[in-house]
Amino acid sequence: MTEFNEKIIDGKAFAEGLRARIAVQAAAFEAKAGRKAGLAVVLVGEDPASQVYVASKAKQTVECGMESFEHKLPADTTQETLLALIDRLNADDAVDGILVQLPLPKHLDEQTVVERISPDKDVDGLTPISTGRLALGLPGLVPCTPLGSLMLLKDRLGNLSGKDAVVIGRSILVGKPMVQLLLGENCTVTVAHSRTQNLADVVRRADIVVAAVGRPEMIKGEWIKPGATVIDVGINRLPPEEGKKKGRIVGDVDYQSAIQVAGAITPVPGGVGPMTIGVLLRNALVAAHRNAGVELADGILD
Ligand SMILES: NC(=O)C1=CN([C@@H]2O[C@H](COP(=O)(O)OP(=O)(O)OC[C@H]3O[C@@H](n4cnc5c(N)ncnc54)[C@H](OP(=O)(O)O)[C@@H]3O)[C@@H](O)[C@H]2O)C=CC1
Ligand SMILES: Nc1nc(=O)c2c([nH]1)NC[C@@H]1CN(c3ccc(C(=O)N[C@@H](CCC(=O)O)C(=O)O)cc3)C=[N+]21
Repeated sequence: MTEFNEKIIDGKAFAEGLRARIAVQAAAFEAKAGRKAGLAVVLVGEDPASQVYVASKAKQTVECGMESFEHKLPADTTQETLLALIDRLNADDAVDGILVQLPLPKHLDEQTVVERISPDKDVDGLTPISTGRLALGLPGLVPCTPLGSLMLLKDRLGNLSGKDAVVIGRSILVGKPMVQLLLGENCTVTVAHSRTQNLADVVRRADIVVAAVGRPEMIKGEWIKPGATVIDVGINRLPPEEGKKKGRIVGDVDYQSAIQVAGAITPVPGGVGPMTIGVLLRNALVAAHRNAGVELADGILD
């Protein structure tokens, strides 16, 4: 058991609350639309971490009163077969959201596959239409991990206007959309990446640090400005210790040193990860309302 510490941002608890609100709206949707909202998840290959992630998504989808469609395809699936599946899901009225688990096996072209998803069903917010709308500041489906991270930040800090934020990582899935969301909240945003020089100095300026690097415990406590809020997106599995089958999961931030200086920090596990799934269900339900022409009160799932 982790000890209670007011510095810890409990993403798991926040996500439970979000899912409870989703369940209420999902039931209301079913009553109005005469069908459940539906989420399809496509997994190509047997990456064990992804399999766990897909299984917990399916379970939580059903618990929230939505329908889950799982499509597990072998690692040697051709591009043609995968695109044909996406076409079928695009045309299926029972499916409101489509998530293709990334990364795909090397022989598949990720960009082409993602672009094939109907923007109306793009619950991951990865199509050019969704990314374009986000960049333009227009409403649309926003990638789950950055939106979940923003929800935690606003819950903890309130208004983010004028704060110095540093995002470490510039991926399409996490870093770039996170930058857009923080800009939308009027933060002063710095983006760091693998070519950034003096990363420690860049991080030290920030009131808000979002780490999405994929390097276990890389961001050290002594890099962090005292009192800063730290969002650790990283999910890294360490090699197993002696006699253990599986290694521990750690973030991109060195939690033990960072919690000494930070004002608030998300743990791994139990921080951003559960929020990603919560927002995925939220996005699926938002898409369902739009696809079925059923109204959803503004802000009710934020
Ligand atoms: N909690 C959750 O729900 C989720 C967690 N994740 C986790 O978040 C992490 C990041 O994921 P993702 O964005 O997809 O990863 P990517 O590998 O796509 O991107 C990593 C980014 O980090 C940058 N980077 C790599 N090394 C360094 C370094 N030494 N110093 C500074 N920047 C560096 C890269 O820079 P460059 O662009 O120059 O290569 C790149 O922009 C992973 O641990 C992943 O497992 C991901 C999705 C959801
Ligand atoms: N198209 C696409 N969209 C994604 O959003 C996406 C993806 N592909 N590929 C892989 C990454 C990774 N990811 C996670 C989501 C939740 C947890 C999660 O719930 N983690 C829990 C449990 C961790 C554990 O102990 O296994 C936690 O952090 O507490 C983890 C990882 C989404 N991703």
